[in-house]
This record gives sequence, structure tokens and C-alpha cells, in this order.
Amino acid sequence: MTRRIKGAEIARAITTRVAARVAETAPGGRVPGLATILVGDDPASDVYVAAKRRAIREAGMRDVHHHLPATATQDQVAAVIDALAADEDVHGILLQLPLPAGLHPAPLIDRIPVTKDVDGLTTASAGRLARGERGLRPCTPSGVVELLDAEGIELRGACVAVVGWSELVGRPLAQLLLHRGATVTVAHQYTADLAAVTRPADVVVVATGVRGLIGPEHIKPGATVIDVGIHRTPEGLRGDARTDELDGIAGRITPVPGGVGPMTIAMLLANTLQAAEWDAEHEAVPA
Ligand SMILES: Nc1nc2c(c(=O)[nH]1)N[C@@H](CN(C=O)c1ccc(C(=O)N[C@@H](CCC(=O)O)C(=O)O)cc1)CN2
Repeated sequence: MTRRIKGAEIARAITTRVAARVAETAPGGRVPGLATILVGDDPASDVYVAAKRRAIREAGMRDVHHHLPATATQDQVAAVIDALAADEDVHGILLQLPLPAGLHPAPLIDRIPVTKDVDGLTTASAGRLARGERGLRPCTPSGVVELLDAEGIELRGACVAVVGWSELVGRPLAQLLLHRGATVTVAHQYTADLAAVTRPADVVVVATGVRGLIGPEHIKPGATVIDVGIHRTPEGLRGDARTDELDGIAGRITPVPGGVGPMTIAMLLANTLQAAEWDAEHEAVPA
């Protein structure tokens, strides 16, 4: 039997811990504040930002939100980020992706101070991750590592295939895993013989945005499959893995929904708490 990894439950436990810590420190100290910026009306982004804002409030944090029209200019988005960067009550700033066509995400993200980069996506945070220095890590990759830890999967010496090259997931995840002593191979949707890369792996993480890319031909019996993909289909939400076909082959698999998705939000709260605690200690992000 293939075990379903209960991401939603693990995320709830993290969220509860964060909320308890906020309640403990808020009376004397400052309430952590997280600002979300949504540009345009992408329906999936609407759902994700609404879920983030709900989680922020449930954790006892301050919810600051800016919704700009799809016609907003690069300068208008930059002005919102700059104002939040200067606001002492805001400890984290998140620019929801993707942005509408015509806006360039990288220069906007890089206006977020590294101390408030709770999404871990600035060049400065990426540099810290590459060097193995302390800092705020991207939420989905750190959520994946938390899931593997919660399942008791030993990463040191494990053979892990990361399928996907995105800046949001694949590339930072490969680095996080390397820092944990895993042997990491990065592949993607155009890898010529994908099965040759994934079949030897103890853990396969798939984050390509290609529905059903990974099937039984890609997975060693007993291996763990972490499915980061989310596709809205007439049959409901589906991932990048053909989960039904992997039943009885994979040792463990994350479901979609209820797997990696909720971890992204839990790690965002954990990062915001961390940013607020560093701020309260008057520490820059410690090296
Ligand atoms: N600035 C960012 N933009 C985006 C990120 C990110 O980490 N930072 N990640 C993704 C989307 N995302 C968060 O924004 C996200 C995706 C999925 C979920 C989630 O809880 N999914 C549920 C299903 C919910 C549904 O779709 O109905 C699940 O898998 O169980 C949360 C957050 C892109 N943009």
C-alpha cells in the first residue's frame, strides 16, 4: 500500500505552533505583520492570496493587503513595495506570482528588503541560500523538506531527483537538499530520458506544471513521491504525478490537494514569525 503523506495535517501543526508563539510574544512585543500584494485578477492567485490572508489572521498576525488592477505599471507596484518596506509594522512582504503580462517580477521582488523577504525570492535571499548562510527560504521548497523530515526520511546520503527548474521551487529545493547531504539530480520536462534520472532516486520531487508527467515507469518501488503540481481539471485538482497509477509502487506520495500546497502557507507564516523575531532582536538577518 502506498502511504499518503498528510501535508494538510503537518501544515496545521506548524501553523498552530506559530500561532502559539505569536500569542505568547504579542502582548509585550509587536504583532508580526505580513503584507500581500496581488496584481490583477488571476483566479488561482485570488484563491491562494485569500488562503494566505485567512491563515495570517488565524495565526494572530496583522494582515495588510494591497490589490492593484491588472493595468498597474511597474512604477505603481514598486511604490507599494517601497512604502511597505518603510513600514515598521510590516515584517514580511509577499508579491503574489505570476504577475500580469508586461510586468517584470525580478526587479520588483528585489525591492523587498532581505529582512522582510518572507517568500525567500530576492537575489539576496537566493545568494544566502546558495552560500548556506542563514536567511529566509522560499516557502514551497522549505515545506517539501519539512514534509520529508516529518515522515522521518533520512536526507543525508539519499538519492533525490528534483524534476523542475523553477526559481520558485526546483532550483532552491535542490540547494536545500544539497545542504542536507542528499545527492541531488535536477531534471525537467525536456530531459531526454527522464526515467533514467528518476528511477534510481529514493525521493522524486516533481514541480514542472505538466499534468501527469510522472508515472510508474519513473518510480523505483518503495520510493517517495512529492507532487508539487496543481492542475484544475473537470475531475478536480490533480498533480504532476499520475497518483492512481503509482498506488502499490511508490512507498509514499503526497496527495493533491492536501499535500504540498498547505505547507507553502504554513512556511510563509513560519518565515514571517522568524522575520518579526529578528526585527525584535534588532538583528539583521544573521549570517
Ligand atoms: N509569491 C508567491 N507566488 C506564488 C507562490 C509562492 O510561494 N509565492 N506559490 C504558488 C502558489 N501558492 C502560493 O502562492 C500556493 C499554491 C497552492 C496552495 C494550496 O494550499 N493548495 C491547496 C489547494 C487549493 C486550491 O487550489 O483550491 C492544496 O494543494 O491542497 C497554496 C499556495 C504560485 N505563486
